Formats: sequence, C-alpha cells, structure tokens
Amino acid sequence: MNLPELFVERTRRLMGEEMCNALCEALEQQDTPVSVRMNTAKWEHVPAHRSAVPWSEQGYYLDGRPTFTFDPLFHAGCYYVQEASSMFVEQALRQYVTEPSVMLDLCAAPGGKSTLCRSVLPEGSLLVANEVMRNRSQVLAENLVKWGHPEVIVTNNDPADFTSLENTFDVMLTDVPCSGEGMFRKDPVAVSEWSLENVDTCWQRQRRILRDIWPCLKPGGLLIYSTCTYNREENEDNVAWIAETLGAEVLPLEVPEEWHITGNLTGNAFPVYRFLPHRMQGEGLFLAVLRKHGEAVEAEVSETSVRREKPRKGAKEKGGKKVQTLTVPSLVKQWLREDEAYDCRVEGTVCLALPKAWSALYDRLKDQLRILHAGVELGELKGKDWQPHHSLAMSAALKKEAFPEAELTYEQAIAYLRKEAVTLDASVPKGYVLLMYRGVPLGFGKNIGNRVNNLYPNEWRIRSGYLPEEIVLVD
Ligand SMILES: C[S@@+](CC[C@H](N)C(=O)[O-])C[C@H]1O[C@@H](n2cnc3c(N)ncnc32)[C@H](O)[C@@H]1O
Repeated sequence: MNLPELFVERTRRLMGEEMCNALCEALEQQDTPVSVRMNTAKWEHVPAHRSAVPWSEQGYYLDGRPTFTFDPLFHAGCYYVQEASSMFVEQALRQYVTEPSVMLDLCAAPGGKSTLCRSVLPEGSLLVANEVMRNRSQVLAENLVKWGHPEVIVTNNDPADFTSLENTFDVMLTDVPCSGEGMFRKDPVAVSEWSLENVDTCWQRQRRILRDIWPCLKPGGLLIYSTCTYNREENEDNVAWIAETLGAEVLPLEVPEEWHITGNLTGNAFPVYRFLPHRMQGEGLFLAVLRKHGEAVEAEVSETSVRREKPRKGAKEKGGKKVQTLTVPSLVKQWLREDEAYDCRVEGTVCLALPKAWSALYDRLKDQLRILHAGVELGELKGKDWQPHHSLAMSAALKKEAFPEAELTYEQAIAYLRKEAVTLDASVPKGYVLLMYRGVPLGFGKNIGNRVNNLYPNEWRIRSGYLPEEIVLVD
C-alpha cells in the first residue's frame, strides 16, 4: 500500500518517528482481525476458535472469516460482524450510563455501534438511531430490526433537523463522518481519497454537526465523540473545541494498561482514547467522552407533542380526501408477549406496537423527523387478513406461542432467506407459521398445505444463487 506522503509526514509530526513508523508498518499488513459481537438476547453462544475482545463482554475475535452471508443465524440477528476497536464504545456506556436513558446515535449506519449500544444500555432505555443518507438508513433499520430490541426508533434526518428537539437526550453518540485514516488497511478507497483538503472539510463538517445537535443534549448529558481517523484536527482539536465552545467537561475512562490504548497525542491534559493497530488487535479508532455543562433537567414534553392520532374506526378528512383509520385488531395485540406494556396503533396499513413509556416521545419525534422504524411492526393488512410482520418475528416482544413453529434444515433456511419455495412436513398446521433455525426465529411463512408462501422481506433476501463449497459458520 502506498500511504500518502503528506499523511506520513503529518502523522510523524503528531506521534514522533518511532510510533509513526510502527503504525505505518501495521497499516501495510494485509490480514486484519475478524471479530463479531454476539446478541445474547437471542442466542446464548460463545463461538469456538475465538478469543475475547478485552473491552467488550460479547465481542470475540475469530480464527478465520466465516461465510456470514450463508449463515442463517447472521440473518436472524444472532451476532453482528464488527471491527473490534469500535466495540470500545461499550466502556463509555458501562462506566457512565447506569440509569435508564434516552440515547441518540446520530451517525449510525450501518448500525455496528447502535446494536452495541442497544445491548449495553440499562433496561428501560430508548435508543434513537439516525442516519442522514437515505440508502444507508435502510441498512441501519434492517440491522436494528434484526437485532430485535423493541425500544428503538430509526430515523433518516440531517443533524440540523434535530436542533429544535431541545433537551431531549441524556446520551448522544456522534461517530462522525471522517477522513477514515483508521480504515486504510481495510479499505483501499480510504487511501486513494485521502487529501489534506478532505481532512479540513471533515473537521469543519464535524463541528457543524456538533453545533447542530448540541441543543438536543440535556444539560449534564453525556456526549461520546468518535472517529476512525488519526489526525489531531478531527480528534483532540475538535474535543478541545467542544469543551471550550459548546461547554463541556472531558471525562476519563478506566482502562487497564494491557489493553494498550494510547492517550492524548497533542500535549493537552484531557483524556482521550486512541486505538493504534500496531499496539492492539483492531483498526484505528479515536474516542472521547464529554459531559455537557449544566444541571440535569427533565425533558419538556409540550401539550402539542403528546397529541396523537387515536386509533379509531371511521373516516377523516385529509387534503379533501377521505382517509380510513383502522382500529387495532385484538388478534394482532395477542402476538405480543406483554401486550399491556405497549401502545398499539395503526399507521396506514401497518399495526405498530410502541413501548408505552416512549409513545409520547415518538409523537414528538414524528412531528420533526422521518421515522423509518419504531418499536415493533406487528402486522400488515393484506386484503382482509392481518399478516404478521417480519419485525415481529425478529423481536424480543414476540409471543412465540401465538404461532405454530417449524424448524428448518440448513438447506431449507437458505432457500427461505433467498425467498425461494419451502415445503414443510405434513404435520405442520396450515396458516401463519414461525420458521425457525436452530431454535431462533428466521421469519414467517404462510403454510397453504403443499407449500409455504415465503414472507421474508424481498429487499433483504440473499441475492447470490451460488453456495460456497465449504461453509464456515460462527459456531
Ligand atoms: C463512521 S460512519 C458511522 C458508522 C456507524 N456509527 C457504525 O458503527 O456502524 C459515519 C456516518 O455518518 C454519515 N454522514 C455523512 N455525512 C453526514 C453529515 N453531514 N451529517 C451526519 N452524518 C453524516 C455517513 O453516511 C455514515 O453513515
């Protein structure tokens, strides 16, 4: 790999000769560690041939690279393939977030840190995961639906759209778009696109994002700031700017020496955490934790913000046209494990279950933001029939006893995930069936006797018709 000369020169100035040489040598190495984080809410499993990622309770390095696309459990949300350094966000949450909180992950796609945060946040917390790019926000929603936690809202907005949501979040993660120097050995495009102009564009954009989002963080709230780049402008200099200009205190994390994390390289006294690939197993990461100045206050929920469309039968006027609002069918509510904990409503033709604690906030967000997913989509009206939604199959809120189950073989599971025809044993009852693989729900099918109508979401199906000769699974 040809590292840009100016990058090397600037890195040498920042780190000194010895550290810069060691880093550049590590960046030339081709084998990058492969790591996964398990979703123990779905699958209590420790992969074989692995070692633990020291800073993450559910993170493991794997010996080889499994064929993730052909592993049904990957599609069922049993684990997430995540670069190990990124899992360090867990420490910021474990050390500073101990009470139920409302958290915003602002730059969240594809969802590595969001799924991690969702697993680590204290019970009773809500995660709002946002991504500005439309196509990337769809991937974010997919990954969070598969992760299966009902206390999640996914939005697709620019940071500026959040500005008016003052004092809403207790915790914010800004994993900002950056010049990506930390991804040099994983992604050759990051090398070819590097330029000093881009570094300048990045740190300025990062400050704009932080300025836009700052009012949403409650006084006393926590900001976790991270990048995957090495230069000081996007890292220490921006942290100093947040502390001085926006008003925050930089907080320390307890980290054992054997994790080989590097601290502040600019001679400033405040604590920051740098992951350098010649010192530990992972890619480049920078992280700092800040607490916004001011006394903690409760978020204001105004009268208008709690206004919401009551589910009711009948017609209402919208743009001169009559729009039918559907009632929540009692059958669909029975698909929930604890239906009394949810506020159910019908939006369009989809019946949605929102954890009661968050339904007022959902309405407030809905007034300002483009919401892609919230809570659990229970079912969709198809003709006269309420068809269970894939989001329900993936969710921890599903009452499994509400549907007959059918365990699939590996070949049947792959066929299902390709949205091909699946045939079940004659003993499986007709109607909606929860299709399982190794005891974990994969999705719904409608058994019509001689075959099953495959209800797997078309846009998520495995597109490759090829099946590798040797399949290595996370086992
Ligand atoms: C480093 S990536 C996020 C990775 C993600 N946190 C994860 O762990 O999977 C940064 C994200 O910021 C988004 N982004 C790009 N420009 C942005 C902007 N102006 N404001 C906010 N987000 C932006 C990118 O699309 C990208 O998804």
